Amino acid sequence: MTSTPAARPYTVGIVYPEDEPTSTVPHSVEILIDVPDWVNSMKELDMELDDIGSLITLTSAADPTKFTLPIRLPLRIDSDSMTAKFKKKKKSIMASGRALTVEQGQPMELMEAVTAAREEFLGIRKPQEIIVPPQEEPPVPPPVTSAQNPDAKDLYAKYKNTVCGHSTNQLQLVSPTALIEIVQTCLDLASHNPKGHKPTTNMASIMSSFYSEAQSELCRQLLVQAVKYVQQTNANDATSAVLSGPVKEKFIKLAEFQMRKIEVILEEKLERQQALVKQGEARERDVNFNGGKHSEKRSTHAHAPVFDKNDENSDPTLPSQFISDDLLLSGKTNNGTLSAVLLKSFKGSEKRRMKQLVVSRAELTAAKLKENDYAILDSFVSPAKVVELRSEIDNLQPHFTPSEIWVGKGADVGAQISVPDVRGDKVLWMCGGHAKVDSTLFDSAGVQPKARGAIEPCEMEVKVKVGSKIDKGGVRKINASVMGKFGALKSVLESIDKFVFEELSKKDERLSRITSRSDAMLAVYPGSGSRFQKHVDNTANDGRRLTVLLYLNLEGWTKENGGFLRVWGKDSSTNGPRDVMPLGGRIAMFYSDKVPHEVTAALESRYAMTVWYYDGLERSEAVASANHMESGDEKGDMEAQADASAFIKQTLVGDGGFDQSGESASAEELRRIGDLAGKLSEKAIKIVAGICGAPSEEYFLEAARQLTPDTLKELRVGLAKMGV
Ligand SMILES: O=C(O)CCC(=O)C(=O)O
Ligand SMILES: [Fe+2]
Repeated sequence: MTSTPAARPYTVGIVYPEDEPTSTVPHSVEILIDVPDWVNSMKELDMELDDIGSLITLTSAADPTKFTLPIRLPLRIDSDSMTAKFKKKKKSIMASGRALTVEQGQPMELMEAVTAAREEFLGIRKPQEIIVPPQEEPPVPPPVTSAQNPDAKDLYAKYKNTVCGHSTNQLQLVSPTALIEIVQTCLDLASHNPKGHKPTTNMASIMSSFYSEAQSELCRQLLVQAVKYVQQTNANDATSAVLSGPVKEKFIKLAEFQMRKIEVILEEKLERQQALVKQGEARERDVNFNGGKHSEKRSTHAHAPVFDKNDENSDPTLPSQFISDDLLLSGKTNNGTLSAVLLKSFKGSEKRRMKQLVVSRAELTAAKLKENDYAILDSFVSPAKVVELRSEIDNLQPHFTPSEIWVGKGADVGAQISVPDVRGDKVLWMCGGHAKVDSTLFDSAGVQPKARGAIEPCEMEVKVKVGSKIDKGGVRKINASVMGKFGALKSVLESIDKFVFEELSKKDERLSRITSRSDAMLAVYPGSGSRFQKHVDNTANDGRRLTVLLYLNLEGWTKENGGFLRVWGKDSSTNGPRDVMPLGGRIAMFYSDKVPHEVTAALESRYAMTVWYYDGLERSEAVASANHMESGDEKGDMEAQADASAFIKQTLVGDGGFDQSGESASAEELRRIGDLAGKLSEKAIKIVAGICGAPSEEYFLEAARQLTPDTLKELRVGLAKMGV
């Protein structure tokens, strides 16, 4: 056998999808091998290919938690030497699917190359977060005129190219200061009417959608000026041609909406400040369950709510007061369910009729939301669609995992653990199907599906488990047809997105800055009394503004099955909370940052899909602050939280094989707990001590070292009271 050459021409590199220049998610790795340069015999090539095959198997299949991604291996082989055997071998070794793409890189040894690509991949696979630099607001500049500001034209031209013509949602990503400049310049140019610079429809919507919290007064003034300017324009004058008739009306409507929006935002800011003061006081008073930005740091699937343990209404035995018929809206139409109508394209007069129908249902929904902070919309999808959705979810069943909540004293002292008594559902996140590209930036702890618009489980491990096969070459391959296409989920999500983005967000000021949505959370409460205690979804300004739930229970759900959504809307101060049955096809929606709700004990398996819609500004700020926290010292905090969670899980709530009652804890067991506590970092000790209610870190450590069966029992009883 001839010896193989020292340096083999392997080329490995990474390329990001071309159509998404901002994406940091690569989609495949290619390893290119210039075969004819160094392969001297068929046998040698065979051996080489086998080596590569085993390497890929090793890295991809043997340890799925490390590197589960299949690698594409296009072998660059001269067509002359491409014998049938080569072709067969090549076919058997090629695995398609998501991994990393390649560009020409420096030649390196295959092992090194794969390792480097793998490391890069693992690094990149961390939850994606966009970096929005903290925006410093300069002092309010006095309005300028084009005479004073000779750069106004340039500025307009610059922004015209970057901003105009895009959806106004993108404006959320432009700094408020820049937006103010745009509006000022546009107004200025418009009022001077220089040739070729007129406020177009796009400019009209820009003017009416911009906002800067720090400069809200200036925004309001500019809007007033803009409305005045538009009102003065005359249909006969050339400048106003673009602003005549319906465009003019639309602009005025939008601007007025925006002015109202600014008022709402200012009111909310005030409310938030007051709530923060209250929260601070409450934190002083007692140990509490708390939501925080911590889940944000680990995964953008933020879902750690605040619990109010002292609230009497959280009593699961509270008698049901069902939602009255006048609060229920219907999604049924002569042309099928609202979901179907939203997705179908109609023609001519029918198109207008259907549009009107959708608009009027959206108006009713928005009115209920405004009135009570929640709205219930029945038959959004048909019973047949529910059956279809359930069958798509069926083969994912084994991969649902117990949900976790944030437990602790406050946003800084606590840990994320599963506490079935507080929250008993199991969840599975589905990525993809986003109508808006920025959703993929804002969300997804996992990797978005390769095909645009497709839906897949977010976790690579789940994808591998439900959708992969080992092919003849020993390569694990994710196969969409094995995994299922999730077509019903995709279409239903699309219709909900349409309803929220295109209709509701235009009819309710509190939803007007909705720019993206979370991935979809599938949840099952497995019966036997599982529930989710009273909570508010977004208490940490994580950006979630609207919670939309679609219930996926088959026909025949009865009151006896329990599992009601109990909502405390605005009307609850007089009527108490309302109970909503989780009927298949029904949608329940409420403001994520306002409405306390719970799931009462479910005695049968209870299914739902939840999506959260983000307020663009609040979400950008949350993501920016999560990124900020990720760095330096804060990274240590995350590790400490993970260690603290692990310690509590292992020793106190029973994942570590310890006797849970504490009654019969052996000396050996007590010593092990003491040892484990002793190994915790200072930060982790602080967290655990906080959760256990120890007066100080030293006290906790000392107590842990001198644990007796009685003190251990006491500790566990204490934690049990907190629901742990
Ligand atoms: O399933 C429901 O009705 C509500 C679930 C819930 O509150 C949540 O997941 O935050
Ligand atoms: Fe919730």
